[in-house]
Amino acid sequence: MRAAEKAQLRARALAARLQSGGDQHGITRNLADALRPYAGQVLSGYWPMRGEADPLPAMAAHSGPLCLPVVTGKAVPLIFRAWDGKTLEPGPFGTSHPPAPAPELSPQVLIVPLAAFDRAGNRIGYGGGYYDRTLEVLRRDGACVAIGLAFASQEVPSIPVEAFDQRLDMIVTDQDVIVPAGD
Ligand SMILES: Nc1nc2c(c(=O)[nH]1)N(C=O)[C@@H](CNc1ccc(C(=O)N[C@@H](CCC(=O)O)C(=O)O)cc1)CN2
Ligand SMILES: Nc1ncnc2c1ncn2[C@@H]1O[C@H](COP(=O)(O)OP(=O)(O)OP(=O)(O)O)[C@@H](O)[C@H]1O
Repeated sequence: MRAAEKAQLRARALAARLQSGGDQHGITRNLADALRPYAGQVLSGYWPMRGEADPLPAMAAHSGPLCLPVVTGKAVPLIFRAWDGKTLEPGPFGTSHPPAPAPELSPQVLIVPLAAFDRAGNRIGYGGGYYDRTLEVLRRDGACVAIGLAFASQEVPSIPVEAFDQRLDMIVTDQDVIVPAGD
């Protein structure tokens, strides 16, 4: 069963990430390079937790509006609030997000946190399906670019794909920028 296989991959990848991490300078350098062509566009990032690769320095170097994801409930797409680079309040599952007065934005470029990924652009997150639901809606409404961010150590040979899975357009690691071959 794919969900069980994914759960096992997720648990292993999260444990490995906490244990070994990676080269944060490489993350910042490669992510800043990957974002350069998108100067001026609305960029969503994330507030890192649990040993995730840290997108904040590269976000700070982006010349354009920034936003962060907000979890507003179970099994619903994320919303995104404009972020001034400072103001945060605690959200569910250990997340942090901009408080309500910040306007809602629709990101054109998303930095997507990963538990594990493969070279074809398939990903596993924490299992809430939040980014799958969110990318489905954003892609239905128009073009957006999903950039997965992870340490190279989070790569696995192959992730089982389910019907609702949304693929990444690019994966940035501390070692590499990976552009999956289209199909
Ligand atoms: N830094 C960061 N922010 C993010 C995400 C992320 O992966 N990383 N998200 C990416 O989607 C969204 C938050 N989604 C999350 C969904 C579940 C869990 C989580 O801890 N789940 C529990 C199980 C919870 C349950 O089912 O009761 C767990 O993994 O132990 C965390 C974040 C939005 N913000
Ligand atoms: N577009 C969707 N519509 C309805 N349900 C969905 C959709 N996308 C994902 N789901 C549900 O979300 C659950 C989690 O999916 P999955 O294991 O792929 O999560 P994940 O990709 O690790 O999580 P995340 O996207 O939050 O990082 C699945 O049980 C699936 O049924």
